Amino acid sequence: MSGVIRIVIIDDNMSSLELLSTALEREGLSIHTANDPREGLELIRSLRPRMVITDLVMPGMTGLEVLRQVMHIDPTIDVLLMTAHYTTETAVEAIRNGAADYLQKPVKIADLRERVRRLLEAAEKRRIASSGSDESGDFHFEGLVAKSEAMWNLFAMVEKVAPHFRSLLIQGPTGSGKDLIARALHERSGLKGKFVVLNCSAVVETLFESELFGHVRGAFTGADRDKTGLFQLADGGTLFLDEIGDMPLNTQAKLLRAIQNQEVMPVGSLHAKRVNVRIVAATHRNLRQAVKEGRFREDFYYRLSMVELTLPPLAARKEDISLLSSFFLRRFAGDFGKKVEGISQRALRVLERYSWPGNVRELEHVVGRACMLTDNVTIDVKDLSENIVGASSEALAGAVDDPGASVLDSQERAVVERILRETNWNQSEAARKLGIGRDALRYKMKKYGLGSRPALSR
Ligand SMILES: Nc1ncnc2c1ncn2[C@@H]1O[C@H](COP(=O)(O)OP(=O)(O)OP(=O)(O)O)[C@@H](O)[C@H]1O
Repeated sequence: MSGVIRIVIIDDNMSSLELLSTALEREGLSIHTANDPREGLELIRSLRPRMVITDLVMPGMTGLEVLRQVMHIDPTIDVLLMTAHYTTETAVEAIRNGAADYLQKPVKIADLRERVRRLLEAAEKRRIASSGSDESGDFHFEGLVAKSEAMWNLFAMVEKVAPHFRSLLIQGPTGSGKDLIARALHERSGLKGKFVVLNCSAVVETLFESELFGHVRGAFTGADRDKTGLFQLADGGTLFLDEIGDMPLNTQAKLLRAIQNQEVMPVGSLHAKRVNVRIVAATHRNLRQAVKEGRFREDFYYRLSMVELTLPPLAARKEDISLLSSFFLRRFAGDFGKKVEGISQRALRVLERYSWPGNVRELEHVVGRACMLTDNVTIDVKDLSENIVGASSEALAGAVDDPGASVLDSQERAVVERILRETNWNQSEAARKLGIGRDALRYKMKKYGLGSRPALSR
């Protein structure tokens, strides 16, 4: 990390201030303290620290007000709140309002050090990603690789919410990495229990309840022994419900009750069992639309979407393509025992022009196939399938027709327009799906002349 990193700690309790600043003292960090929130804000304005750690309940101003003001001064500053009155709901709410973390008092020093270390590391990666520089670095996060600012913003959110949330929804197009993000949330949560997966699109409607909650022997024809449900298997851990949009409405109602009460009733049993399970749900569908059409329960949707993470389509983060291609190439070269070391610039340009409807999974397959077929050390255009090369040159031809636009611009315009259409021109939702801020979206809309929703043609 470059330069000295400044941290401001605000707490009206002097001994707590001393304890925290001593705990965090290390080379490369410069710790500043204030026992009054107003004084703390002055320090923040003049020092522009990387991180602020503040107590929640203080005379004169609450930690939430400090957070609000810091977000106004500089939203890139990480703010950690500390409170003796911790609940997961207030933690999630604070994080949604911009907090980087919400720590329970008395703060465990080892945990604090670890959280601070991780947040500083994530901030550094975001800085490199947003500068768009070629600075080499470690672009891995729990099995995912990415260089784009949108993905590093997402990883930062995973880092922040992982220790706190109870239920969470991941949205994103097929093959964009939802499964990996769900696993990352579990890994970063520090939970000791298992990560258990249920793919809702693969379950027969009548067996849903028995899969989730288990059953007792004799509960129905064919139930010849007791069966433990996935909910119980995930006790103390995470239950990942993939393709949640495919879950039948009556199962949704039962699941919602189980989540709220943290207890399950196996099919055929009269005895409820206590469980402590976090839910991560994922979908590539527009659940809000499904709610409007009566295909998804509204109360269940609101419960799940208390925290919502959205994976941007690969075509909206072209800067990840070269990194992902090298990552997959190394893996496949190892698997196939072949000496393939890189991808030519020409082939990379082809990959960057393509629209990737199947997202990262499709890129993974394309690189795998090329690696299997090539006889050279470097993958070139001839090793890519014809449909990729063809579609990519059509995109190029389209861009050449419009000499004002570069190839990447025309691709980006298409993606932004598609997402705006999918979200019914709701800018907040479109910005979230694209993984960019609303100002950045407005800038792109202006740049590409996507001023407003086109009039409906008759
Ligand atoms: N950022 C990434 N870095 C490395 N590999 C990735 C990344 N994103 C996705 N992948 C790989 O791409 C493939 C698809 O990812 P994943 O299964 O997580 O997508 P998904 O969004 O859950 O897909 P679906 O909607 O079909 O369930 C996997 O093989 C995964 O390992």
